[in-house]
Amino acid sequence: MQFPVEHLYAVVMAGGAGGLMLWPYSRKKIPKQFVDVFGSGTMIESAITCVSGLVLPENIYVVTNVQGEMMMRRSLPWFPSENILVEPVARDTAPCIALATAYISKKDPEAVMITVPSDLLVLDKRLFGEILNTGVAVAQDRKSIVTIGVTPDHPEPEYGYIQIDKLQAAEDSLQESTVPMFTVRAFAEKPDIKTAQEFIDSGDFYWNSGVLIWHIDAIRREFERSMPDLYKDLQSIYDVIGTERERAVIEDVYSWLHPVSIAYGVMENAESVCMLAGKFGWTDLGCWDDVLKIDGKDAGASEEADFNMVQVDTANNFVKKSGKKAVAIVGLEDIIVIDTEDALLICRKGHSQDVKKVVDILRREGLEDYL
Ligand SMILES: Nc1nc2c(ncn2[C@@H]2O[C@H](COP(=O)(O)OP(=O)(O)O[C@H]3O[C@H](CO)[C@@H](O)[C@H](O)[C@@H]3O)[C@@H](O)[C@H]2O)c(=O)[nH]1
Repeated sequence: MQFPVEHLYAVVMAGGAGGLMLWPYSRKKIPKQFVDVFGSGTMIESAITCVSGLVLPENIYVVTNVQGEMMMRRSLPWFPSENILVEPVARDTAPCIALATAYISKKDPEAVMITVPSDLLVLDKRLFGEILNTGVAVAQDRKSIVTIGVTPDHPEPEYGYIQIDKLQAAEDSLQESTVPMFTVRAFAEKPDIKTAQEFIDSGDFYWNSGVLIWHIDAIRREFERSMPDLYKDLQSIYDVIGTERERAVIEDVYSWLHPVSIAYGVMENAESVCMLAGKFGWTDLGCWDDVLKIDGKDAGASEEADFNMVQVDTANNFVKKSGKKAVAIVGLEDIIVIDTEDALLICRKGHSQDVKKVVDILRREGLEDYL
């Protein structure tokens, strides 16, 4: 039976300060989710698009901060302002999901909620939609938490890992769906690189895409069990939604909350978690090397001029530039060049994760204008 669409909700988590590895595009004033890397829209727009085929526009929420709210209103004026939930300060993803849970459970006690990160980029939207639909059915029928796993292709210490229970895979697979489903045995958030390699070698770990699907009862149950203090705060907010005390209570609660991610706070202890898998072309665009995997228009192998960019005796370079400045590259290979009006990044391919060190140095040296 098709899940009734009026009870389906999506929450885009868009209040994180991460993403500085996409410097100089991402800045303190332009967090990653508001960066337009491909010239076809911001990441948050792409995350909203990933769910908008399934979820009614009035049921899509964005949780962000004051700066994010302003950027949403400016860059996505069509997005309903009452669906932007504003956090006074960032306290990581557990409080973000708790806040959304308070609002959505007040509006609809039968809701099933899909939470997605704002830096979600999916290449095969049709397959992703099929996986979400399956996840919604599972979350509704079994009242369990559904995660979406991605087959890892390298040991990535910046991701969470999901260990599946191979023995249960066959009996748990949904008969009516072609999407493979597994029972989750364990979660491991951001292991070191050696452990990540061991996970991959074992063959029963997937990357956590950061997408979660859960029935509102399941989220509340898990918060109450694993984060009882946050559950009480969620309840305090729930009680005042729609009253004149709403903003004051949220400010108050956030003043004492500690930052905790949903992975550490809930998922590592959660009961009854399933994982759906599929090759839907997932990336979180963590660094420029991720971008070039998708937008990898390698520039000129020998000599060429493209508008105001000239390459001589080059191969395999990735160049992104804005503005009118002419850029010339001579005799270089495997280089990433990111040119903006006030900052220029030149980096060897495969090293772009170290851009975070650049950002740290700029911060340490007080070069705030470039952050
Ligand atoms: N509203 C709000 N959103 C937040 C906050 N903190 C983070 N977010 C948003 O939540 C999403 C994920 O947060 P990150 O902090 O970027 O997490 P991560 O390090 O990328 O790790 C997560 O994603 C990986 C895949 O990209 C996962 O592999 C990993 O397990 C985890 O879920 C992003 O869209 C970010 O903007 C917050 O305090 N408030």
